[in-house]
Amino acid sequence: MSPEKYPPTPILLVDDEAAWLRSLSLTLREATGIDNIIRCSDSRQVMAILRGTEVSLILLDLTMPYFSGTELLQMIGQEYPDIPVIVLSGLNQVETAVRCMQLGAFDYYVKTVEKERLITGIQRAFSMQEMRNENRSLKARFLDDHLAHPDAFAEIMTASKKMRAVFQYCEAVAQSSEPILITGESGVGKELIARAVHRIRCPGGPWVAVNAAGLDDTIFADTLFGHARGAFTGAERDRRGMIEEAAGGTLFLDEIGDLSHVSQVKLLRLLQEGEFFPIGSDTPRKLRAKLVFATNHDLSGKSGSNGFRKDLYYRLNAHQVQIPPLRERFEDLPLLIDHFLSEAAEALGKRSPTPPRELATLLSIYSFPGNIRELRAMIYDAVSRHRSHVLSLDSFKEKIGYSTDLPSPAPDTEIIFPERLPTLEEGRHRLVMEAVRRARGNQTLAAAMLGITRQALAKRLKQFPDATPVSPVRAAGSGRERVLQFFPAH
Ligand SMILES: Nc1ncnc2c1ncn2[C@@H]1O[C@H](COP(=O)(O)OP(=O)(O)OP(=O)(O)O)[C@@H](O)[C@H]1O
Repeated sequence: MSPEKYPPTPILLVDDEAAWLRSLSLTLREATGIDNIIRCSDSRQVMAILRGTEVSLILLDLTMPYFSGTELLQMIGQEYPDIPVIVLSGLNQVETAVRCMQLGAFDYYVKTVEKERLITGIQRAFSMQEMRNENRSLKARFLDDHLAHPDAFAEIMTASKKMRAVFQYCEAVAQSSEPILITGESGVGKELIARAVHRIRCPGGPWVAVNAAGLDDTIFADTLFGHARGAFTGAERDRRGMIEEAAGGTLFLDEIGDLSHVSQVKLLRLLQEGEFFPIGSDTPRKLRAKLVFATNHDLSGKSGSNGFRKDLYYRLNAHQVQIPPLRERFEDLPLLIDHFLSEAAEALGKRSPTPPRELATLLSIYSFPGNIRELRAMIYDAVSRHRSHVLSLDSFKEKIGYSTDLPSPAPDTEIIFPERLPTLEEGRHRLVMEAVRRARGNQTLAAAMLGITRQALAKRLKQFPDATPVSPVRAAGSGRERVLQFFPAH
């Protein structure tokens, strides 16, 4: 596959001196890898070019025959106000610079400026442009609640509004040249989201995934950057690193929070310079892959002497996609249960069993520290054990530590009472309502939690037709530890 051009939308250089245009193109190519350039030495052509081609940035000379730079700046500002224009002038005059900025120029440089400053200005214009596009795209998506690439998310089962917002954000940032950082607890589906971003951004390109956990510095560098023949004992031939393997596609770097300091520095350099050296080679290679990172650590919290470098964190964090844990989107349970039941039945060569009606409700009292991966494993286990037509709840109850033999809180469970103790009747009322709330209205399950029959629960509920708000219950740590609070009703 031919390497993609950078930036994907060309930049337009306008100057009446063809020699200057050539030398500027060369500088840009060498210093930044920008090779998607349109050169224009006739100021009369500029508006026609803009009508026919989308451009990401214009570098504009001021003194030209036919139309001057300031005239063009006004015309561009009127017709294409979103395209940033950087003025490059031979004149070092404050008034001219001020006039250009008033006319909407993004920046102003004299032609003798050091190339580093010009390049920083260009990069700022790109970032600004990306932010604008992202903003616009997010607004449009949130307003019409529409997904432009629903197929990209096909393998992710969800009915959750929070996940829908995650999908929309992914669509908005997928085309950005900045890296994407996906965060969330272990097993929430970070890799699935990374693949979806890849399908949106470079569907035909390679997908290369590297798990950074446990890689020492040398193996990390060798894996990512590759090596030249003779770089170390045993390096008998050149070997391309994963960054090159992913050119034109996506490099997914998982467990990024586990990187050592030395590896973090190498990664930072790659992000800052957009190029790297294979071990033992002094020829730089361009980074031509989209970078997507994932971690289940809070990298901002890890920043500091023993944790994650702040500068790297800010580079990675340009677009952060935070995936909510399963316990914050239990509305996904029915879909996920069905999905994994069919998947498990197929993998194990069995008929897909019917899930009991109470399964989703039962599971929604558990906090799922291992998230969807844990749910998947539970269902695989239950399917492998099951014999009859309807799946038994027993293996699930065992896994989540739910037992009808122990309906009351464990002896070490702390119960916080208000200053005025609830009466026995009030306390009973609260417990009943809390069980119904946790069981999401499923009376069989609520009755089992309370250690009474369904009929007894129904009778009690009839006594409390005007249900008062249920007492808040904090789940602490795993699904089993709980702190019950009896607050006054009002
Ligand atoms: N919404 C979903 N629909 C279907 N399967 C899912 C969903 N979310 C996660 N899974 C499945 O759950 C498992 C864990 O997902 P994944 O590996 O993407 O999680 P992760 O967040 O990257 O985990 P880790 O942090 O441990 O690397 C995989 O088998 C994945 O296919």
